[in-house]
Amino acid sequence: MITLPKSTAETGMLTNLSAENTALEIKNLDLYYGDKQALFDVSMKIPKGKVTAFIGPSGCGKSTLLRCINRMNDLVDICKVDGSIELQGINIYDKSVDVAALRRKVGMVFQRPNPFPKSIYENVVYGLRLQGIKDRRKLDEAAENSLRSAALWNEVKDRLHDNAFGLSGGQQQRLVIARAIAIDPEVLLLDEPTSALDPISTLTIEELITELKAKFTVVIVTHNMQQAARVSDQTAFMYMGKLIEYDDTNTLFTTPNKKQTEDYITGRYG
Ligand SMILES: Nc1ncnc2c1ncn2[C@@H]1O[C@H](COP(=O)(O)OP(=O)(O)OP(=O)(O)O)[C@@H](O)[C@H]1O
Repeated sequence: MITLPKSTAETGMLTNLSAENTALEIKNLDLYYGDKQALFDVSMKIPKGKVTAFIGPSGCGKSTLLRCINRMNDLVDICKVDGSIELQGINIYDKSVDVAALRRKVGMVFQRPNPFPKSIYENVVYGLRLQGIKDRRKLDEAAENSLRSAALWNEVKDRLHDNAFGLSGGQQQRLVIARAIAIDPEVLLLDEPTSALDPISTLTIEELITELKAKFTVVIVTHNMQQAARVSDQTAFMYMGKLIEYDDTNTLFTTPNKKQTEDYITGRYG
């Protein structure tokens, strides 16, 4: 368990995080969709083994920033990125970086569960099969471990070979999380992972997120401030493409440094 130095909480931007405790360092990131700038000079350090939440009003750039972390924005032709994001000391935007390898280290789960039209088992071992793993015992072990870590094993262990589409929305989302963690990433990006789910499934996923940080660094985008307060250790508040404030979740929600943050968390806008 990492204990953040007290001074980091006082700066309001967590700048004092040591290299050893930093999973990702975003430096002076600007992003443009064509002529329109969507991120402005974002710099932040994301701690290892913690849950970091991005919050802010619709269109402020939360998902855009999240998608930069595994270069999903590369898929948008008009998108251009300046600045850097370091993962394990390497700038993921460096020309030499293999994007497929990066995405194995930085897994992503989207708003709507997107299982493949395959069995539950084949969904979970999909990434391992892509890596060429054929040993049945290894695949079985990985499937069980990942489904256990995603809090789904008990519900599906007797129907692993049924089609994944037969699962409920909440179960499908946990299956997608199992698929993402089966290949043992460093970082797990969650883009509004519960916004399509009912309250009970949401609670199950929130409990799961809290457990996942024992093994992974988790970054979550959420519209829901209560959810950020419940699941995250650090929260970043964004507004109009800028990182306004980034601090321990408790501090940000109880004694924010900036008026804009205070106005947002007290519901004055957004
Ligand atoms: N593919 C794209 N092409 C052009 N503009 C885009 C694209 N994706 C996002 N944008 C614009 O970038 C800005 C930030 O969008 P983004 O989706 O990152 O915000 P957000 O904070 O995640 O919003 P929401 O909470 O509504 O999902 C918005 O003005 C949006 O219209």
